[in-house]
Amino acid sequence: MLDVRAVTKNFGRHTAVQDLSFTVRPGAVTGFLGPNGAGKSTTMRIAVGLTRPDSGRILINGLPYDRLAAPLHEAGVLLDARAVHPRRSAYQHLAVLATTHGIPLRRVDEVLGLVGLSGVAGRRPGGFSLGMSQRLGIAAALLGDPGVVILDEPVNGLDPEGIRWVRTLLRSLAAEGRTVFLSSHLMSEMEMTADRLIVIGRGRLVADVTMAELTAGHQSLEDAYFDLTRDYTLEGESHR
Ligand SMILES: Nc1ncnc2c1ncn2[C@@H]1O[C@H](COP(=O)(O)OP(=O)(O)OP(=O)(O)O)[C@@H](O)[C@H]1O
Repeated sequence: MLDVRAVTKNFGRHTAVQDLSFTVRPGAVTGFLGPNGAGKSTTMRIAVGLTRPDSGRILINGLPYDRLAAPLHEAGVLLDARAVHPRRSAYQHLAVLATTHGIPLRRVDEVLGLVGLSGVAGRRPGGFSLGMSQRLGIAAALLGDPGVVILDEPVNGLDPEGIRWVRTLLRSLAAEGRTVFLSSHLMSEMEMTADRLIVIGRGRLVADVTMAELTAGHQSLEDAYFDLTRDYTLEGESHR
């Protein structure tokens, strides 16, 4: 369970997230939608203690991330797939994470197999394509077999086979009773993956609904999303 409680974050005079509250529940895939700059990444960074909110808090299974006894077991996170040590191999990157968190090294081989990177485990991720980096980031997120999975644009850069693989993976993680929370700008993909949606605009909650509720009366999630967020896009902003 991921509980966002009255979170506000300002960067100087700019408000990135404003009095935002919602709950992401286990056993479902919840999509996080919003136009560029809406505050999605900032919210996810606050959830894992990388950004400090000005007020409010985000709880993972009832506790702030920095108070979790086994953080990688409770929450797995993919925020920036390119943020890896340039001189470590993919295997070493995961092995360092595993050993510093008391996770057995056989789990490194398991997740490398799961994401399809076993054959390139000895290579440095600096030479990886964006899609390969995303797979490595997903491997790192799953390393601790976490109950909560938070992924910021996980299908960005993946090929069609990779996109389908992520969809199947996320659906099965949710079916196992895990909390799955992901952002994406790919509406057709989100429509096939998510059960619930949190939509934000300019840092505020716009909708907290099921997929069926949001798409009712619309041709597609894309249509429903455009209707809902028209006033929150950067283009909409420039016409105000
Ligand atoms: N470290 C920072 N310093 C200053 N401003 C920031 C910082 N991080 C984010 N912002 C600003 O906060 C707002 C929200 O950014 P954020 O990256 O959370 O949005 P987003 O919904 O993830 O956008 P996108 O879909 O483009 O990734 C933006 O206006 C952004 O410029």
